[in-house]
Amino acid sequence: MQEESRRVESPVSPPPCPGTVTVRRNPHRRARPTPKTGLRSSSKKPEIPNVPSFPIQDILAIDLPPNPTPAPAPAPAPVEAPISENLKVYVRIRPISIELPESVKDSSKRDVSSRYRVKHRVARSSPKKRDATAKKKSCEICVTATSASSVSLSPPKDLQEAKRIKEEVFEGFSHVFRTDSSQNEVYERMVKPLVEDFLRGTSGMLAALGPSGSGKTHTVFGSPRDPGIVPRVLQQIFGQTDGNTNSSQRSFYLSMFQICSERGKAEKAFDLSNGVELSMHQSTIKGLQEVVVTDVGHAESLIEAGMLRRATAMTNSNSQSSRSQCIINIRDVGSRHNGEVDVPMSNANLTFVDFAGAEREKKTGNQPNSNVVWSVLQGERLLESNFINNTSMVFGLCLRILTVKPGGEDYLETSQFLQQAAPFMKIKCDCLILLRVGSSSKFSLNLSRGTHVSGILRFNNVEETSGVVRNKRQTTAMPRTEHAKRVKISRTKASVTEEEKSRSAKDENREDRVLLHFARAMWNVLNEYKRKLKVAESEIESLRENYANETIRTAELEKELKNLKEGCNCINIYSTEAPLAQRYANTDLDASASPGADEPSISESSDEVERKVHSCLLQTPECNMQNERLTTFIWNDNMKHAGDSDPPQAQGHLDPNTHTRDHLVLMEDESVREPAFDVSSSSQSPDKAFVKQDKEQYVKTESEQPCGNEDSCGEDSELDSSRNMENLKDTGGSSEPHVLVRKDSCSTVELDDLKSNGYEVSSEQPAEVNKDVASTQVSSSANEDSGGDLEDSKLDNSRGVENLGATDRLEGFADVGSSFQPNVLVRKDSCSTVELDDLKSDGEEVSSDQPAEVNKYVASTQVSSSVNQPEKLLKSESSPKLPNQEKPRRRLLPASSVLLRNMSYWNIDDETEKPKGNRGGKKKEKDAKEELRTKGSATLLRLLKGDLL
Ligand SMILES: Nc1ncnc2c1ncn2[C@@H]1O[C@H](COP(=O)(O)OP(=O)(O)OP(=O)(O)O)[C@@H](O)[C@H]1O
Repeated sequence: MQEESRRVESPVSPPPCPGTVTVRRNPHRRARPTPKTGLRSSSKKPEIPNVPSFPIQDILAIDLPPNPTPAPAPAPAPVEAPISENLKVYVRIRPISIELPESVKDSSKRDVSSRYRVKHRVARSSPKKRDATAKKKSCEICVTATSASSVSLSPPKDLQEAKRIKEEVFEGFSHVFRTDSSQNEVYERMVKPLVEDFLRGTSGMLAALGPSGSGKTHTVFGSPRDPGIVPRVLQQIFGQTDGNTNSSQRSFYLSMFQICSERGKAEKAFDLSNGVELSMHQSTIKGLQEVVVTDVGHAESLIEAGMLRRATAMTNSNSQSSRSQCIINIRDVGSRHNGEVDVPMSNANLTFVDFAGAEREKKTGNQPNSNVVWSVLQGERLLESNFINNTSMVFGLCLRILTVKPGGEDYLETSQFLQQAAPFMKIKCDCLILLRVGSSSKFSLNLSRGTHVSGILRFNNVEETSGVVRNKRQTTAMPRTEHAKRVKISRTKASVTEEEKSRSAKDENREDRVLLHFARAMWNVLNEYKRKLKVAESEIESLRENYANETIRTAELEKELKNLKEGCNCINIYSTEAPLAQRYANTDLDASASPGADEPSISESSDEVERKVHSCLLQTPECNMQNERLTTFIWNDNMKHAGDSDPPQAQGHLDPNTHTRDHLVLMEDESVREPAFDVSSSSQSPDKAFVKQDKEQYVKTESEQPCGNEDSCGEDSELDSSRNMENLKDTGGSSEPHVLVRKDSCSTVELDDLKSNGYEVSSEQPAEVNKDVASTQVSSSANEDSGGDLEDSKLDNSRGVENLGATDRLEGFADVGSSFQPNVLVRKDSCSTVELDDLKSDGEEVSSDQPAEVNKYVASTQVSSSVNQPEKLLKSESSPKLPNQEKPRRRLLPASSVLLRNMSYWNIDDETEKPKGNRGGKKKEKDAKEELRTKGSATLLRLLKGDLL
C-alpha cells in the first residue's frame, strides 16, 4: 500500500524498474491500453496511430548488472489505445482498511461501525475462517497500482513460495484509481465526460464489475454522506439545467430495474420504481416504467426508493451483498426551449449498471453446512452466486469480444464461449451487444457504435443483451450439492445440444425447402391437370350437345324420310315387294268400296296429291320408269277399252276382263275427281288403229329406250319394262294395276289440277273418258316417231304429261279415222287451254255433244297445259264452266309457236335435257323437235317442282 501510495503521489516521476519481473508460463491476458483521446475529443474522430505493444521482450532482453545501480528508468512509452476509443476501463482499488474520510468520520462513525459490525458478525459465524481472513486481510496486499494505467497483482508470499507464483503487471487501463481516491475524483475523471456527452446527445453506459465486496455499489451509489456516481450525475444533469433555466428546460425519464435469480430457478426482472415484476423474453424486458424527473430531488428519491427494493443479502464477503443486476437508465426525450422554438432532443440514454459481484464459495461461505437454517440460506446464496457468476462471465465475454480483432483466434474463442453462455445472443463480426432493456414504452437501450461508455467500462458496438438470462433450466434442475459441477457438464451438453440443434435446424430448413419446392411443383402439376380436365369436360359437353342435336336431326330426317316415303306411297306402296296385282286389286276394290280409305291418290286432298306427285317427279329414273310402265298399262287399257281384238303380245297371258275391270274401277274412282268437262261421255272407243299402232310402238319403245335423263337407267328401264311385260304375262292382268297406279299418280295431278281449276268432276262419266284421257297421253308417247326416237319417248314417258310440241303426233292422229280430225286439229293447234279457248273463240264449240274422243283429247291437252301453266293463268284462261264465253278472237297459232311463246313468257331455259340419240337421216329434224320438246319437258318439270315446292 505504501508503495502504491508513493507511486500515486509521484505520478510525474518515471516508475521505477521492477525489481523482479516474473513471466508466467501461461500469462494472464493483458488489459488493453487506454486510448489517449478523451471523450471530449471523440467527436473529432482522430486518427488512431499504430501503437506498438509493450516492449516486454526488449525489457527482458536487457542484461542487468549484478549490482544494479539505481538509475532512472526510462519513462515508459505512452501506451496508446489500440482499440476503440469509446470503451474505457478504469480500475479502482478498494482499501483494505476502510479509512473514513475526515469529513464523515464524526457524522457517520456510528453507521460505519455498525456496518462493519455486521460484516464482522457474519464473519464470526465461522470463527476459524474469520480469524484466518482477518489475519490475511490485515497483512497482505495483492493489488497495487504501478502507474496511472497499470496495476500489479502479487499473490500472497506463501503462495508465491509454494506455488512459485510470481507477481504480474497489468497495464493499459484508462486510469487506475488508488485506494485513497475519493468519490469525487472518480466522478470527475471517469463519469463527468460521459455525462457531458450525454447532455450533448450521446448515449453512454457505465457498468461496475468486480468481485463481491470490492466496492461497486459504493462507487455507483455511494452513501448519503458520500454519494457515488449516480447522485452526482443527477446533480450534474439537473444542476446544469437549473443553471440554464432562463434559456432551457429539460426533462428526463428515469427508470431502474433489477434482474435476479429466484432461488436459482429462474431469472426475473423487477421494476425498482414500483416493485412490479417485468416480463422477460430472452433479451427483451417489457413493462418497465419510466418516470419523468425534472429535478434532482425527485430523481434522488426515486433512486433511493429503488435501492431499497433491490435484492441484497449478507455473505461472508459483504454484509449487504447485491444479489441482482441493477440497471438505471436516464433518457433524454425532452425538448429544449431555445427562444420561441422547441428544439427536439436526441433521445440519448445514460445507463448505469451495478452488477452483482462474482463470488467464490469458499470466500462467501455459501456452501451449506450442518446448520439447517444457515444451510438453506447458504444454499440460496450459492444458487445466486451461480447466477451472478454466469452473468459476470457473459458480460466479461462481451467486453472481451469487443476488444479483440474480428475474425481472430480470440474473437472466435470468445464468441464460442459467449454463444454457449448465452445462446440467444447475436454476435456480429464487427460488433457486439451488451445490453438492451425494453419496456412498455418501447424503451430500449441499444448501445451501438458511437455510444460512449464511460466510467468503469466503455463499450463499443453494443447491440444486445445481458448475459444474465442463461441456463435457467440447468440451474433449477441441479441438485445443490453438485450444482457447480453439473452446471459445467450441462454447459458442455448444452453446447453440444446447441450444435446439434443448429445442424438439425439447418437440415430441417433444407427439408422444408425441398418439401416446399416439391409441394409447389405438385401444385403446378395439379393445376395443369385440373385445367386439362376442365377443357376435356367442356369438349365432352359440347360433344354431347352435338350428339343430342344430331340425334334430333336424325330423328327429324327420319321423320322427313318417312313422310317422303309416305308421300311416295303412290309408288312404293305398290312396289314389287308384294303381289302387286293382288294388292292393287285389293286397293282398287277398297278404294271403290270406300273412296279415300286406302287409296291416297284418289281420296286425299289435292295438296297431298300434289305433294306426292312432286315426290314422284323428284324420283329418279325409277319413278320415270314407273311412268313408263304406266304408259304400258294405259296402252293395255286403251287396247282393252278400244275393243281391240288384237291383244298385245301378252294378251294370251292376260286376263282382259279382270284387268279391264280393275282399271275401270280405278278410273271410275279417278273420274270422281275429273273435272266435269262439258263433253259427251260417250263410250265411243278411241281409234283402234291409233291405239294399236301406239301399242306396237310403245312396246318397242318400252323395250328399247333408256330411262329418263340418265343413260344408266336405260337398262333398268328395259329390265323393268321387260319385267313388267313378264309380269303381265305371268300374272296376267293382276300386274297391270301396278303400272296403272303410277300413272294414276300423275294423272291424278291432272285431275287435281283440273279440279282445282274449277272443273267439276262427275262420277257419272264413263270410264272411257278417263281412259281416253290417259290414253291420250299414252298416245303422245306412243305416237312418237316410230323411227325409234327413244329419247323423245323417254322424256314424254318420264314426265308423264309432256306431250306439247309433239308434232309427230300428227302422224299418229293422221292415222286415226275421220272422227278424230277435230282432235287432230285441237291437238295440233292448241295442246293447251289457250288453244282450246281459241278454238272456242273461233266458233268451234266444244260442247258435250262432241264426240267423247274429242273431249278426251281436249281434256288431256288442257290437263297438260294446265299443269304447265301457273295457276292464275290456268284459272284465267281455262274456264270450262263457261265454254261459251266470248273471248277475243285470236289467231290460231301452231303449237310450237304457242309453246315458244309460253317458254319466252316463263323465261326458262332448258339446261339439261339434251337428246342423246341421233339416229338415221332425220338428225336435223329430230334435233329441232327434240329441242322444242326438251324445252317443254324441262319447263314442265321445273314448273311442277316450283309449284309443289
Ligand atoms: N473505496 C471505498 N472506500 C470506503 N469504503 C469502501 C470503498 N469500497 C468499498 N467500501 C465499503 O466496502 C463495503 C463493501 O462494499 P460494496 O457493497 O460496495 O461492495 P460490492 O462490490 O458492491 O459487493 P457486492 O458485489 O457483494 O454487492 C461497503 O461497506 C463499502 O462501504
